[in-house]
Amino acid sequence: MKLWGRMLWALLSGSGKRGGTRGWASSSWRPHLPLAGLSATELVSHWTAVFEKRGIPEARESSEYIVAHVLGAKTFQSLRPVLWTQPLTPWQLQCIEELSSRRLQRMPVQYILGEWDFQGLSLKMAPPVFIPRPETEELVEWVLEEVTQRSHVVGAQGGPLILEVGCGSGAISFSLLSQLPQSRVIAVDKGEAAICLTHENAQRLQLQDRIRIMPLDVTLEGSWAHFVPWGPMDLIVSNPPYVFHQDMEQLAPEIRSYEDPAALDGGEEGMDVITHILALASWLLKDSGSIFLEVDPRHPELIGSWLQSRPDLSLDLVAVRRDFCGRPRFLHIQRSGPQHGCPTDAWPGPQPPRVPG
Ligand SMILES: C[S@@+](CC[C@H](N)C(=O)[O-])C[C@H]1O[C@@H](n2cnc3c(N)ncnc32)[C@H](O)[C@@H]1O
Repeated sequence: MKLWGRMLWALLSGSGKRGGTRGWASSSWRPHLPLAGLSATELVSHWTAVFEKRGIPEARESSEYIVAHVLGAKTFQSLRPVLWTQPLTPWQLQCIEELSSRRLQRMPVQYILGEWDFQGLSLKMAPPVFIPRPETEELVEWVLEEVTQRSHVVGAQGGPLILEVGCGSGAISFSLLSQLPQSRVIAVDKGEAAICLTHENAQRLQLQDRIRIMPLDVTLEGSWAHFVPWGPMDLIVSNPPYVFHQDMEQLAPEIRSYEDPAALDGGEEGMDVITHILALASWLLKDSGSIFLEVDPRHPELIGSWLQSRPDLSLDLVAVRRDFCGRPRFLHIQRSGPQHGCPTDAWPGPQPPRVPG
């Protein structure tokens, strides 16, 4: 899983890009070779060669995942060895061909398989909802470390009350819920498909009792009012849209053709949604509460300066972490000082500070 995930980061960084997307989206593949009688291993080799010839990134991993999926396993290596050499049935061959033709149209494997693992949880995946990336697992691990180390990050009911902004498939929220049994999560997203998928994944993982899923655009004026019934939050976590608008064109075809641009495009400096999250956080977080954000490597500096220009928010950038590629990608921001004139027992206080449009 890790390898494929790393590939996705490469895709997000633009490597593997070959021109525009039009040709892929409309192309279809019909094999001319008789495939009857081939084994799983031979099928993997066949489709790997086809993918390589057509310039599909991670050709072998793609074909292994597809063949394994049709044979009922998550990875090719986890297939029972007897299945590696046994001839496939015509139905299996047809399924593999159908799924492989989608890969030839540059559909990400996660959408082709319809599910993907994140932090050991199997989540349903469906376009155009953002596919969780492996670096986001590092963000989750950092949050878990902080909660475990700082015993004061505990809500009234014995576990932290967490807000996730931009939940997508719910990957971050469900990882936290499953590893922090006392926690409760409010998950918001402005995308209807994301909200539906988070609901489906909540049922799939049987975590629906500790999560409240709300459709919400946090950039809209008055969005803070939706949180009034909940009281101050212990933590806010988000993997927001943070791609600089001018970088959107350079994203790999897999991303550009299938994932919701609203999940990625953060505006001119990738900060459009981030600044609203920070303004909201200043109002929603309890004293010493934390925000954990995944960002672009240019953001630690930009966000640090932005926070200094907004002392009214009482937020400090307290730590920056690097991802597995060594890039500064995760931020821990903490609320200093009391909430905006609103002690906990009188919450909510005045309206949150505004972000200039
Ligand atoms: C990069 S994706 C992250 C999804 C998920 N948290 C993950 O890590 O896999 C960003 C998510 O933020 C949502 N989003 C974008 N703008 C938003 C806004 N203004 N308010 C709420 N959600 C927003 C998108 O719909 C998308 O699901």
